[in-house]
Amino acid sequence: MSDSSTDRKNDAATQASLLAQALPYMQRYENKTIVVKYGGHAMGDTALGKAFAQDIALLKQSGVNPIVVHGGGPQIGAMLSKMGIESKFEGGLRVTDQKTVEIVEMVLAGSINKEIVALINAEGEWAIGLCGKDGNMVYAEKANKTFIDPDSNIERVLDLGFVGEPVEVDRTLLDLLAKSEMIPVLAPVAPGRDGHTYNINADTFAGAIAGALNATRLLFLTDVPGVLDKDKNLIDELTVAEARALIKDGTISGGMIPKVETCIEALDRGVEGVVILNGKVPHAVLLEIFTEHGAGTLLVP
Ligand SMILES: Nc1ncnc2c1ncn2[C@@H]1O[C@H](COP(=O)(O)OP(=O)(O)O)[C@@H](O)[C@H]1O
Ligand SMILES: CC(=O)N[C@@H](CCC(=O)OP(=O)(O)O)C(=O)O
Repeated sequence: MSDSSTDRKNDAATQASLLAQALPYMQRYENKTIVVKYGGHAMGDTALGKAFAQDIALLKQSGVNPIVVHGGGPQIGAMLSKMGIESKFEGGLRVTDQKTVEIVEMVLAGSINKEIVALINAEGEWAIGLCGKDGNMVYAEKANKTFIDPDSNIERVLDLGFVGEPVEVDRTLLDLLAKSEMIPVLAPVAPGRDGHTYNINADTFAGAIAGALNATRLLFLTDVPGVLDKDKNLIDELTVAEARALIKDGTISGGMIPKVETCIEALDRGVEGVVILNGKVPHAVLLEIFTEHGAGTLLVP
């Protein structure tokens, strides 16, 4: 037998073994809800986008109920800068005035949402793009974040404008979709009972959806391998107490703060597995859900 024919046989054996390995995971997650948060930093590469859409399609075909919640922070930033508006963040959240919230809604619920829907549909599925406004799915209230003023050591309230926190999640529409062929793709924009539109951090939105649906897994796809320590090494497993300490000492900063805070809340609400992983690895979702080769940082109580 030639070397190349032996190689092909070995490759096929490896692939068959991987497929066989997936079976118990497929059985474990049948009819279970898996919320996948697709971060703006993980988007943008055509091949990676296609691999992501294939993973979501395969989950649905395997009897899982996947729900995609997407971000788009860098894409909002690019649009704001085109319009001459500077992006400002406090504690990982975008300070959002009236003009900004209009652009946020346009970019998130408009272009990005439909791009992801189109990618999944190109894989032969039935994705449907929605935001918190659809079907009374999510209502928000103005976020009420506080910080310790380093000068006076007094706790102060941060006014982030039209940044919202999800306070009501109605699962009626998502339950209907779970029983159908449809895959929901959700943009983190929601109305308030006060009639305003609110910009919600996509991690926070994903956590609220996962909590309301009693999701089995919540995955955060970002642009780093997971939570990194001070020396930039990956932390495989992080307890809630350790995570809080890393936020306090500044090791976890910026956009990683709402991610980790959402993980902590999701664990509190009973979501079983909460993982932050690198969305720049092709098929990161399939590897995490259907194989032993899960990577990233697992948050544990
Ligand atoms: N300790 C940390 N470990 C990993 N990433 C961190 C840490 N602290 C801050 N970050 C930053 O958080 C970013 C991920 O959050 P974010 O920019 O909001 O991404 P996404 O768009 O995927 O939600 C990383 O790219 C990194 O710059
Ligand atoms: C309040 C707030 O910060 N909202 C975010 C919403 C998008 C988001 O969260 O996108 P990523 O997941 O790509 O970071 C923003 O305006 O950037």
